[in-house]
Amino acid sequence: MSTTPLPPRSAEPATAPSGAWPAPTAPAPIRATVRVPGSKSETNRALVLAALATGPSTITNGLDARDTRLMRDGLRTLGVDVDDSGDSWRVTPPAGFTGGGTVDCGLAGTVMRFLPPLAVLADAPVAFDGDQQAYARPMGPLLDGLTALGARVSGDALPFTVTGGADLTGGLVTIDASTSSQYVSGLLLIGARLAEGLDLRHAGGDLPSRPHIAMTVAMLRARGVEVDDSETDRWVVRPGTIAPLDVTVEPDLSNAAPFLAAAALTGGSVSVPHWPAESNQPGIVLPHILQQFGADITYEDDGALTVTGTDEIDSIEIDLRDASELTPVVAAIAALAADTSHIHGVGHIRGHETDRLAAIATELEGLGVRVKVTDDGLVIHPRLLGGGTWHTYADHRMAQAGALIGLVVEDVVVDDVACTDKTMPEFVPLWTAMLAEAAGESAAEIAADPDSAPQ
Ligand SMILES: O=C(O)C1=C[C@@H](OP(=O)(O)O)[C@@H](O)[C@H](O)C1
Ligand SMILES: C=C(OP(=O)(O)O)C(=O)O
Repeated sequence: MSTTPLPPRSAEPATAPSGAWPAPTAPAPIRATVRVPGSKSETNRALVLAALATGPSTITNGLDARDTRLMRDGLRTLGVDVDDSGDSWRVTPPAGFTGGGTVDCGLAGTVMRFLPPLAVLADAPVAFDGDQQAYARPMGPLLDGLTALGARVSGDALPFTVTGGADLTGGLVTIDASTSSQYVSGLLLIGARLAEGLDLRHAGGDLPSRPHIAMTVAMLRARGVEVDDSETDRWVVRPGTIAPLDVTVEPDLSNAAPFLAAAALTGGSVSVPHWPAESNQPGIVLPHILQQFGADITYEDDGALTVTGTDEIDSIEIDLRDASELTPVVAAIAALAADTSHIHGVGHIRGHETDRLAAIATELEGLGVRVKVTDDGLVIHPRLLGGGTWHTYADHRMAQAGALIGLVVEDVVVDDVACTDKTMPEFVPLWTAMLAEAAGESAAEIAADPDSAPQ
């Protein structure tokens, strides 16, 4: 196996082609090693925590993508110095956050849920706006939480303005976080900076994406913050300082999903180097999920994970509440399985980048699959699939799902693959290089041949 390298960080960022993209079919079983860029979730937490710390921090292997660019720019609006000109980024916190500006959240959940809490600490009102599509994403419980802390908030969804104040003491805040774990993470990030700390409780339906909350807690603790999460749905953060910390971000395991799934679907073999032995990223369960679909899993001595496809794609019954961002890719594999699959626990992804349950059902049905949307998930009945346009709804993971189906179904056209820029601008170059390896060409040959490049 050869290695598909990432473009060097100092080069112009990779960009996906704009417009309709005919998803390439696999010329042979995929065999490749794919290095995936840094985790979105870890990068944006590392940036926010560095901004809240008592001194400068360095972030290595930070993800350079739209969501993290918006976070860096949002922090700059609040007066944080972010030097991202080199391979590692240097973040220097200001003496106090400066208000008066507008933060563009794009479509990034981590920006729209993590930066309003920081705005509470600013010296003047901060406005928040984003993509029009982001106006539909739920914000109410987070903004209620900020109001409970004593902030003034105009509006209950984007766009809105947050006005903090010197008299924010913190203490008990109860919210219903059943529509997003990010409200909890956002409030916890500032807990130590409140005079009385924070006693945050969740009261409502089941909480999604708990590993992402565990990630927040672990990253706070690594910076010396005391967090007690021993009681279910309650987090107590003691007041104190947040220490600066130099960190190296893990590879984004959720963005590894379509590449590993490519091995499972084509009977090939894909390795991802530096697969962590343990992680708070929900993608750590991918090997287990792909195994349920029938793939073989090997943890290599050098730290890589290898997924090898077998003769069969089995149907699965799975609760993805803890790893809901994997749903589009899991649904794409399920559409190609031998029998009916059931996905549960993901009702809240109606509020992700788009209504993902509706988007997945509509697009799979457009290719011939029968799909039932349930209260909390999907029932997927595979059929013989045909080609057609795969709409992404500006959702990077919908684009990944379309590319995956296009590997084994002729004439699938992804309407806007450029939306992969949200968390992985390298998606198309890496995908193309992976296919080039399968065809026995080197990635360099593919890049040098304009006829082979994606349209
Ligand atoms: O905190 C985070 O980094 C994230 C939390 C999850 O959000 P939800 O709890 O809204 O699903 C996840 O789906 C999203 O991709 C990233
Ligand atoms: C739900 C996702 O993103 P966001 O951080 O915008 O919520 C995702 O990346 O799948």
